[in-house]
Amino acid sequence: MSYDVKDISLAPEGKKKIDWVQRHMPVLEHIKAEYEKEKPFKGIKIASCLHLEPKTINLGLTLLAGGAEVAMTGCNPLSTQDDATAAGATMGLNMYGWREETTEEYYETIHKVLDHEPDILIDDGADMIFLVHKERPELIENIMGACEETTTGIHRLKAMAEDKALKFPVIAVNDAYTKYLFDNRYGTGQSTFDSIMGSTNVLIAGKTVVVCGYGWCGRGIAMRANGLGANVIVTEIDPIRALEARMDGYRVMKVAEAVKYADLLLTVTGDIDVVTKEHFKNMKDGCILANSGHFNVEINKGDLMDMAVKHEQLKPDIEGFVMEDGREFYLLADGRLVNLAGERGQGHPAEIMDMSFAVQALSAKHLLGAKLENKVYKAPDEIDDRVSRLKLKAMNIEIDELSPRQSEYLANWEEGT
Ligand SMILES: NC(=O)c1ccc[n+]([C@@H]2O[C@H](COP(=O)([O-])OP(=O)(O)OC[C@H]3O[C@@H](n4cnc5c(N)ncnc54)[C@H](O)[C@@H]3O)[C@@H](O)[C@H]2O)c1
Ligand SMILES: N[C@@H](CCSC[C@H]1O[C@@H](n2cnc3c(=O)[nH]cnc32)[C@H](O)[C@@H]1O)C(=O)O
Repeated sequence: MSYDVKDISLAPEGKKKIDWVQRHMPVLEHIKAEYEKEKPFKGIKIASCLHLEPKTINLGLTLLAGGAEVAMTGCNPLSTQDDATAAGATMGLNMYGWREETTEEYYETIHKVLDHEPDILIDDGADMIFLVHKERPELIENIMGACEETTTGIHRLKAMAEDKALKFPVIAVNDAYTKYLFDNRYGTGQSTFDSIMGSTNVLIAGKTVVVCGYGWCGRGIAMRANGLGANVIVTEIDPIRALEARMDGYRVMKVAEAVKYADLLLTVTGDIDVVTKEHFKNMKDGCILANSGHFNVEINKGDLMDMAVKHEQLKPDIEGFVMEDGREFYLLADGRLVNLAGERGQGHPAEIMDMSFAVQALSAKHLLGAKLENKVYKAPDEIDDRVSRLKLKAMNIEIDELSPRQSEYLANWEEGT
């Protein structure tokens, strides 16, 4: 086994965290037990580039139980939990990465997992897939395909496929219902506030929370902000989503107007320059800024730096920017996704990643036999069906089945009033 982690002596602490999340990941545990018997990945090498924390290590252990050689690295320089990687390295996983990597180190560790010459890639944000295409094209011939975890990664890969630049098939794990309806919505909703409240220790009730982007993540964040007693304002560029936000009960306006009221402003668009100089000019004094979208480009930190007469590191992940007129804004976690890169960011709850990673484990197996073109495919419906049924079973929830009469009725176009 090969590893390059911060401190291998942290393994016992990491092992306890892994044991804990395993108790809350029944679907993945079920698949792990099945893979243990079937060994579908015997002789297969899998490289992953995912947030390295206990739940992700549990995905690695599931693939390992299935007979794979597994090499793992992180998909964000700030989200790795060093005790979890140490534990993973002692449990049979090739492990590379540590918290607070430089950009150079981040790409070096991706190269290290690629040195294992993988057959299957599991990526989050598509950095590893791009690196293979740009710098390690000799590996492409051996690669059966990849699974991509997140919305922005899929947008980028679809653009690549359209340009005929994608050289192996990709399964869009994010687009499975059992992923985005739960992970992006309830996962991001909870973990974003978990991290912000943990590091700032401020009250949410009574505050005005501005949510930029009313996609699946934005909906989850707005819902939780509302539940915590905040006044929620949504900003959008899509008229349908803006209408939905309005009818869900929130105020909707341009971001240039919303910043005047924001006590806490959260971006979840996957876009660039959502909040920039023109917005900081009118922003409410004391506004806390955080991002839960893909990259640290949604809130333009460069503009904040340019405008600030004073920049102070107030806490490990809270930076203060004092404007000429005395107003001060606070940026969390360097504008990187706060639910994972924040000082207190633990990522999504285990019960949520249980489903996302079950889809990953089943999609990786799907790549084994499937004859696919170099395109982006939605995860097969059977995977969604299986994961949702296993989850309901684990939650002791039973649902009804269609009777033959009902099936016939629903399929019949002739029967009317
Ligand atoms: N933090 C996490 O753990 C986590 C989890 C899942 C997804 N993500 C990431 O979060 C981002 C959002 O994911 P999603 O699944 O909600 O995507 P989505 O496509 O469902 O939603 C994004 C929304 O942002 C809107 N938007 C785009 N540009 C905008 C702008 N300039 N101003 C206002 N609104 C704008 C779009 O119209 C869309 O409604 C992606 O980058 C995704 O990769 C993060
Ligand atoms: N490389 C990008 C990745 C985007 S992260 C967004 C993805 O993180 C995933 N995620 C959220 N919480 C966790 C977690 O606790 N463990 C592993 N992955 C997580 C989630 O499925 C989502 O699609 C970046 O760092 O900006």
